[in-house]
Formats: sequence, C-alpha cells, structure tokens
Amino acid sequence: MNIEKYLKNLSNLSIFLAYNANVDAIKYLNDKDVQELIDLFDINDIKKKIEEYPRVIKSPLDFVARLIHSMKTGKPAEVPLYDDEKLQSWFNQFKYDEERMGGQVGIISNLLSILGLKKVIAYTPILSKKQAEMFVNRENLVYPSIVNGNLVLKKPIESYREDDPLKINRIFEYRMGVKFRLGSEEITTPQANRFIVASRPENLRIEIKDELKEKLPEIGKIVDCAILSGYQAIKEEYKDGKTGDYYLKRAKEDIKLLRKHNKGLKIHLEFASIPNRAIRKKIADNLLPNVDCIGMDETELANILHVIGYDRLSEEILKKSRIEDVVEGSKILLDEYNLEIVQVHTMYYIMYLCGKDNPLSDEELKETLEFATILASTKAALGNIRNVEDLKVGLGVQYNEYGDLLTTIVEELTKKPENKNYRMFLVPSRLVKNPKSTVGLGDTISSGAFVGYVSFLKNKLNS
Ligand SMILES: Nc1ncnc2c1ncn2[C@@H]1O[C@H](COP(=O)(O)OP(=O)(O)O)[C@@H](O)[C@H]1O
Ligand SMILES: O=P(O)(O)OC[C@H]1O[C@](O)(CO)[C@@H](O)[C@@H]1O
Ligand SMILES: [Mg+2]
Repeated sequence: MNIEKYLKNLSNLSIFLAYNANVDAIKYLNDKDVQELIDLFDINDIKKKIEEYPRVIKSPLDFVARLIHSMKTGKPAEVPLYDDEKLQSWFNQFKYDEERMGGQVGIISNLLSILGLKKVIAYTPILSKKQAEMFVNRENLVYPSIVNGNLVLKKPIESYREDDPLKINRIFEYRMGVKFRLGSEEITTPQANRFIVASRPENLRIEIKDELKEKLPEIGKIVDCAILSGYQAIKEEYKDGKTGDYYLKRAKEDIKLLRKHNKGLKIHLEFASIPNRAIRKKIADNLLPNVDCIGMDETELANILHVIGYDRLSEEILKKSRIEDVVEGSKILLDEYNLEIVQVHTMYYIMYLCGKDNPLSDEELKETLEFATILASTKAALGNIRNVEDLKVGLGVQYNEYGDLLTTIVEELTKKPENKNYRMFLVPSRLVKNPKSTVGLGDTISSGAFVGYVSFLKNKLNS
C-alpha cells in the first residue's frame, strides 16, 4: 500500500457532506461506573426492561437496560433519546472524559480535510459557535452559506450562527474485559465498543434550509462526490405538523438538485442504526434508488433487509454474522437499488460487493479497502487522526487473526456460479486490542474507501 500515492490521488478531489454533526460527550466506563448504574435500580426491573428492548430511551432505566445489553454482547449500539428536559438533564450528572467532534459530517469532514482533499464542503442545519470550533481550521474545509443571495464558502468558524442550538450525543465507550454483576450474573464485555445515546431535539430537522437548497445545483457542479448521512434522526411526525414523509421528500429533492448540473456526481449514503422501522423502510424506498454507494455495518444491513422483506436472511445475519449471508444481503441491495457498490464493515473485515462490470480493477478496489482499514486502526489506536503522519500507526497494526480464513471464504464465494455477475473483495480489519475509542470508526472506514473509489474512477475517466 503506497499511502503517499493514494493521498496524492485524493488531493484533486472535492466533496459535499450533509446532514449530521454534533458534539460527542465521551465517557470511558469502568467496572465501578457500571456497577453504580445497575445499583440505582431493582435488578428485576433491569432484566424485564432488557427483555422489552426499548427502541427509544424514555427513562434512565431504558438507558441502563440497553447499555447492559450492548456491553454483554460487545455490539455497537445507538439509541435515540426522547426529547425531554428532565431526561436530558439526568445525563448531565456524569463526568464526561472528553468532548469531541461527532456525527458523520463532523467526523468525515475533519478526516477528509486532514487527508488533504482539495475541497470539503460540510453542511449541517445547525451550526453553533461551539460546534463550529470543532471543525479543523484548514483552508480546504468550508461551510456553505448564502450572503446577499449568493453561495459563499467560508470556514465553519467564520460561518456559525450565534443563536443556533447545540446537539450533544453521549457516548459510553467500554474496553474489552469490563466486569460487573447483574444480580447473580457475572458479565464481562467480550470486546471494546461504544453505546451512543443520540439526542433528537424537536427543533433539529434533517434538511437543507430553503435558501441554500436552491444552490445545490451550484454545489453539485463544484464537487466530484458527496456523502449523505444523518437520516436516522428523521421522526415520523413533529409538533409543528410536519412529517417524516415531508423531510424524506425534501431529501430526495436534494439528491436530484445536486445531480442537476453534474450527472457524474457519485453519492454515498452512510447508514447508522435506524430504530424506527417505518422511517427505515421510507429511507430504503426513497433514497437508496437515488444513490450510488452505501456503507453500513452488518447489523444495519440486517435491519434494512428485515424491512424490505428478507426476514430469514436478516435473522441469520443478526445471529451468526456469516460472510455468505452478508454477501447474499449485499447482492439483494445492489440489485434491488441498482447500486454501484455495497460496502459492509464488521469487527473483522471490510467488504465490497459490486457488479462484474465495475470499471475499476481488482487492485484499485482492494486498495481503497486497505486504506480504509489503516484509517480505522489509526483512529482506534490514537482516538483521532491529527495528520497523515499518524497513518504509520495504523499501518503497523496487523490484520486480525481471522484474516486469512475470511479472505479465503470470499475468494471461494467469488468462484460460485450464482456469483458470476458480481465481484467481491474483503480486507481484514487491523484490530487494535485496546482502542482509545471506537466511535466514528465506521464513518472513517466508509469515507476513506469511498473517496478512494471516486478518485480512481476520476483517473480512469481522465486517462
Ligand atoms: N478496535 C478496533 N480496531 C480497529 N477497527 C475497529 C475496532 N473496533 C471497530 N473497528 C472497525 O470499526 C467499525 C465500526 O463501524 P460502525 O459500527 O459503523 O461504527 P460508527 O458508526 O460508530 O462509525 C467496525 O465494523 C470495525 O471494522
Ligand atoms: O444519529 P445522530 O444523532 O446523527 O448521531 C450519529 C452518531 O454516530 C456517529 O457519527 C458515529 O457514527 C457519532 O459520532 C454520533 O454521535
Ligand atoms: Mg456506522
């Protein structure tokens, strides 16, 4: 992997990002923290609530139950927080270890700016001073505003709005081996991961504000590609009478406007967990047919398959996470939505599925995955990627122990007759044993792979 050459490729690429940025208040949980949380409640109430599996956090008990479930399985989870003053303030009781840029737009725009892309246009509907200060202060990272009817691209720190609200998500990170008791049951976390309490303020709407919306064709002309994310925050209905359908219709229009003067614009949709099944189905129906690439982890893949009617396959993936099933699910999405690339990342690998006629070579496609895993291991080890020199750290992390087995399985799958119309590539993750933090690693993986994909396509077009 020649990182310098890969980065050089990225230096003439421009990208647009929307919609979600927030502040991640991160707490690293130890045995005592967890035991104290459990001891706040009756054990039987916690066990009952874990069974109920609340999809929205409406009480501290909902939170503790879902947190314990996530820590017991070692699986990543993100659960929306019901918009209630008292409940919000209950979370203020914790001492957070650090506040960091969060949200796909926040994490990805900082990363791509540091990787030296030509231009990163990052949009989020709310931009307070504190949020603006969390964007890296570099010439290539700008925020789109309208001044006297004209599109203006200035640094976030020169674009914030004093009275814009701030969105804070609480992130509870745990390493492998955190121990606690739930009644008579001894629980130990099987691996490091994170639990996200995602705030859902009533006044936050996932949209491009009208005055900027009409400039999307102009933005689309300036960039080579876009990564769109944050749709998981869309609610079915709002107090002012607006609905999820209204915002999904607008989201679909945004995509069409971006493409208006740039038919070759490549768009990647990055998933997060979408607990509301109705919204998940609407995102599949309205947005997936209009994007080119999607990135997700295997749980998100299973959840999409569930709402579009593949219950058995969905269950299989959730239960066993077998590669064969992940490939089957990826094929379904690729065909159903006429996608160019389905990229799935799991704890042990990152995988592409694409059509056999994809213009890129095997080497190019694999290189984008290699780069993505180096980004993830660097960020996992250091907590953040501050400059490209940091990538040496990620490069020094070996593939995980299952690497050869996983690669062989995919090579065998490629030869099967039912897969003759597809190409699939797997690169094992470079798992960091005790990661500094894990939040945002999927965003890091997907964005690193996607910009590489687009830069190779651009080279091919211009050669
Ligand atoms: N300790 C680790 N070292 C290296 N990579 C990791 C580690 N933990 C997780 N990852 C990678 O990060 C990915 C997490 O993706 P995801 O669950 O989408 O996170 P997020 O949505 O918070 O960005 C995993 O699929 C895995 O490939
Ligand atoms: O769903 P929301 O509230 O936009 O938050 C997305 C969350 O996912 C992340 O971007 C990680 O993928 C976190 O940084 C953030 O807290
Ligand atoms: Mg993710």
